[in-house]
Amino acid sequence: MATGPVDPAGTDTGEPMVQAQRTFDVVVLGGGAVGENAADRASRTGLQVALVEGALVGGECSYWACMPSKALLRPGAARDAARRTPGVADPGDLDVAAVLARRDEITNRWDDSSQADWVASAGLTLLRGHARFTGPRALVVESDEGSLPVEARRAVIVATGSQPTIPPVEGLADARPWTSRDATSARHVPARLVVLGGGVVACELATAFASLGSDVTVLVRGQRPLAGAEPFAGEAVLDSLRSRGVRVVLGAQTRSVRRDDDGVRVTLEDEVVTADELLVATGRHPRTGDLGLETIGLEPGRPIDVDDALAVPDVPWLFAVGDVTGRTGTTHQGKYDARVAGDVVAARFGSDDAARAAEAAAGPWSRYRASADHAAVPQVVFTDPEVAWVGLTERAARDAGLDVRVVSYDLANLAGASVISPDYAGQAQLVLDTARDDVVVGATFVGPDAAEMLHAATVAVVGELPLSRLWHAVPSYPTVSEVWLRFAETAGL
Ligand SMILES: Cc1cc2nc3c(=O)[nH]c(=O)nc-3n(C[C@H](O)[C@H](O)[C@H](O)COP(=O)(O)OP(=O)(O)OC[C@H]3O[C@@H](n4cnc5c(N)ncnc54)[C@H](O)[C@@H]3O)c2cc1C
Ligand SMILES: NC(=O)c1ccc[n+]([C@@H]2O[C@H](COP(=O)([O-])OP(=O)(O)OC[C@H]3O[C@@H](n4cnc5c(N)ncnc54)[C@H](O)[C@@H]3O)[C@@H](O)[C@H]2O)c1
Repeated sequence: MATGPVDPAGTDTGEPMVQAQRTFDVVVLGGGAVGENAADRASRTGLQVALVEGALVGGECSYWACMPSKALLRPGAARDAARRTPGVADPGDLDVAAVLARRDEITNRWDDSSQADWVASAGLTLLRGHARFTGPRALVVESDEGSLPVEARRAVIVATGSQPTIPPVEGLADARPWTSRDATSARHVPARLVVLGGGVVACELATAFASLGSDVTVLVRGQRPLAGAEPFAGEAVLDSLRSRGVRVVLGAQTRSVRRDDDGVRVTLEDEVVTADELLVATGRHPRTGDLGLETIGLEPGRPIDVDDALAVPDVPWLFAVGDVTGRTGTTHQGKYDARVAGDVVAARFGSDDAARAAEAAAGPWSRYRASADHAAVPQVVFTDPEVAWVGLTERAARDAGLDVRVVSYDLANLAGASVISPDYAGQAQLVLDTARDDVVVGATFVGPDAAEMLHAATVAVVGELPLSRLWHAVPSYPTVSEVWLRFAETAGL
C-alpha cells in the first residue's frame, strides 16, 4: 500500500503533500484484469513490481462490464431455455429485485478488498491513486494521501483500459445518458430504454433489459447489428431481439437528444423516440488522455501502439496491454497479451539468464509473442441466441487475399440439438483456406450456449488444422459438437 504522507516542512498548507519517492523494478499502471495479470507474471523472476490503481482493483470487467452484464443476462437466458424445454413449467417473469441482488453479489458490491488481498498475496505492491508520467520511467501517483513520486528502475507496463465514446450528437452529453457503467450498475429497470449503437454492448444490454421488463428501442446506424460478425449472426440477433418485443430501428440517424420532464427525447430523421433512459453504446476509446504521455513523447488520447511482445517501438522500457492498446477489446485477449508482456518483462529485466536468452530468440507463437491477436481472437456475444466467433469472417478472409470456401450447417438438424429442444435454432459456419488443404481460419456459431462450443474452433484455428485432420476428432453423440462431423461431411469428406 502507499506509504503515509510526508510533510517535510511540518506545516499543513492545505496543498496535497509530497510523499517520499518509492522505487520499484516495474510499475504497472492500471489494476484491471489485464494489469493484474501482467504484474503477476512480471514478478516471477524476482523483480519488484508495483500495481497502481485509481479506482477498483479488478477494473471494468469485474465491476461494470463482463461480470455484472452476464449476471443481468443469465436469468433471462435460463428462463428462455426452460420455456424451450417441453415438460418444464414456465418460470414466468423474472424477479427483478433478485436479479439485481445477484448482480450485486457477483460484483462483490463494488468492494475490491478480496482483489487487493490477492495482489498482496502475489507479492505485488498496490499503490492507490491516479498515475501520470512525469518523464521516462518517472511517475507521480495522486491520491487523497497526497502526491507520491514513483520511479520504475526497469520497465513500465500501461494497462489503463478504455472509456465509453460519446458521439458528438447535439444535446446528447447534456441529456445525462447512461453509459454501460450506469446500465450494469443500475438500481432500477427503466420502463422505457433507448439504446444508441448496434455493437456488442448494445445487443447484450438490450437483451438483458428487455428480459427484465423494459420496453427497449435499439437505434442501429447500419443495416444489421453486430456488423463485425458474419451477416447471418447479426440477422439472427436482429430477429431474436424483435421476437422478444425489442424495437430495432435500422439505418438510424440520430439528429439530436433532449431530456425533459417526460424523459429523454431522441430525434431521428423521421421520428422522435422517447424513453426514460438513453444508453450510449457506441464504442470505447483508450484511456490515455490524462496519463502525462506528452512527457515521454507519446500523444495523449491515442491508443498505445505495441509490437507482438507488447513493447512500444523505440522505447525499450515501455509496454502496454489490454484495451489501452486498441489491439484487444476483451478481457480474455487482454489477459493473453498480459501474460506475454509480463513474461517478456520478467525475461528481459529479471535475473533468469535462460529466460533472457529464450526471449531474445523468440519468434511467433512462442510464449513471448502475442501471435494469436492476428489470427485467432475469440469473441462471444451473450445474446439469445448466443453468437461466438474466432479468426476471420468470410469477408475478412477474402479481403486479406485468402482463397477460401465456406461450409455452413443448420444446427437444428443435429440429434444433440433435438434433445435440447424441439425448437432449437442455430447455425454454424467454417471458413477454410483452400490453398492450405482446407485449414480452418475462421468459425462462427449462433445458437443456445454457442459460447461453450467456440473453444474447439479456437484450437483448430490456432493449430492451423485442416479439415482432413479434424475428421479424426470424433465428437460425442448426441451433442451439438457433432457439427464438426457434419462440417467435414458437408465439405465432401
Ligand atoms: C458492458 C461491457 C461488457 C463486457 N463484457 C465482456 C465479456 O463478457 N467478456 C470479455 O472478455 N470482455 C467484455 N468486455 C470488455 C472488457 O471489459 C475489457 O476488454 C476489459 O475490461 C479490459 O481490461 P483492461 O484491464 O485493459 O481495462 P480496465 O478493465 O478498464 O482496467 C483499467 C484499470 O486502470 C485504472 N486506471 C486507468 N487510468 C489510471 C491511472 N491513470 N492511474 C491509475 N489507474 C488507472 C482504471 O481505474 C481501471 O481499473 C465488456 C465491456 C463492456 C463495456
Ligand atoms: N461479450 C463480450 O466480450 C463483450 C461485451 C460487451 C463489450 N465488449 C467489448 O467492449 C467494447 C465496446 O463495445 P461496444 O458495443 O460499445 O462497441 P462496438 O465497437 O462493438 O460497437 C459500437 C456500435 O456503435 C455504433 N456507433 C458508433 N458510433 C455511432 C454513432 N455516432 N451513432 C450511432 N451508432 C454509432 C457502431 O456502428 C457499432 O454498432 C468492444 O471492444 C467489445 O468487444 C465485449
